[in-house]
Amino acid sequence: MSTTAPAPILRADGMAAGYGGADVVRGIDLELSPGAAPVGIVGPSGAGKSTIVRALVGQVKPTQGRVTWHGRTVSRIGLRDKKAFRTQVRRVAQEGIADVDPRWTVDRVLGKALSDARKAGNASGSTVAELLDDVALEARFAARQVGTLAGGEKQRVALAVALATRPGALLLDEPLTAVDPAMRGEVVRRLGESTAAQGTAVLLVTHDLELVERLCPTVHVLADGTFVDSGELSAVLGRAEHPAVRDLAEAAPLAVQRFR
Ligand SMILES: Nc1ncnc2c1ncn2[C@@H]1O[C@H](COP(=O)(O)OP(=O)(O)OP(=O)(O)O)[C@@H](O)[C@H]1O
Repeated sequence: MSTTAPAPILRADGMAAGYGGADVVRGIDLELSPGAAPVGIVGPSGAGKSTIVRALVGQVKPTQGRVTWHGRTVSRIGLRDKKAFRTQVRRVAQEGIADVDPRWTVDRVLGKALSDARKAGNASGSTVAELLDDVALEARFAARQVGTLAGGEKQRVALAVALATRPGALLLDEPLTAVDPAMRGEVVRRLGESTAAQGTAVLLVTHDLELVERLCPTVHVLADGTFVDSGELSAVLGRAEHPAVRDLAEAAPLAVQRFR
């Protein structure tokens, strides 16, 4: 009996990318496939983690190699298909929902996300209440105006907006920095459940090793623009082959003690 792995939704092959003609990352190979386990990227500040995410969503054009969405080169996706790409490949960044009118209620924001998804033929079939539950926000938050939310609550609403479209790929760039550590674990647990149920491929960029340990069976360590080690977090930290991995381990001694 042979099993065929599902084709990747989003893929980087030998990708180099940067700004103003200078590459920040190079030789990046990455695959996000439906139903596959979440993948993490960790590494020092300025290593290029967000640049990889920007290249994956087409904000930064690769200078070498390719980024493809269902086999199509992302930088060449025409206007007609841009909308589908944006609903199916969702990036959630640290800023949360910075572009939303602060007077809108959470109910209105999530209701609009659900109706936009329905129009795009990509509805998650969820309700506002279910989306709130997916990010561990109580039902009473539906009535709150976005401008009155705390930073961590805004970040969770941003995640819920992304989940509304049942994305094929969810790219999380430090999505929970403002959520307190105790709650962060619960949000990640629920997020892991709902993305696994929907078959959504998840990429998590973070400095938080505990978050990676909870969500991602595979992690890439990025240093000086390339992946210097990849694998299970405990194995990567255990062998600490590269100086950047040793720095990571030193910066998070308590977490690392738990992993060893
Ligand atoms: N728009 C830009 N123009 C020029 N250089 C940029 C731009 N955005 C980022 N850079 C530079 O690219 C490098 C990588 O930045 P990037 O944000 O990808 O790093 P990162 O690993 O995500 O860092 P952090 O963990 O601090 O968020 C940095 O040296 C940064 O200064």
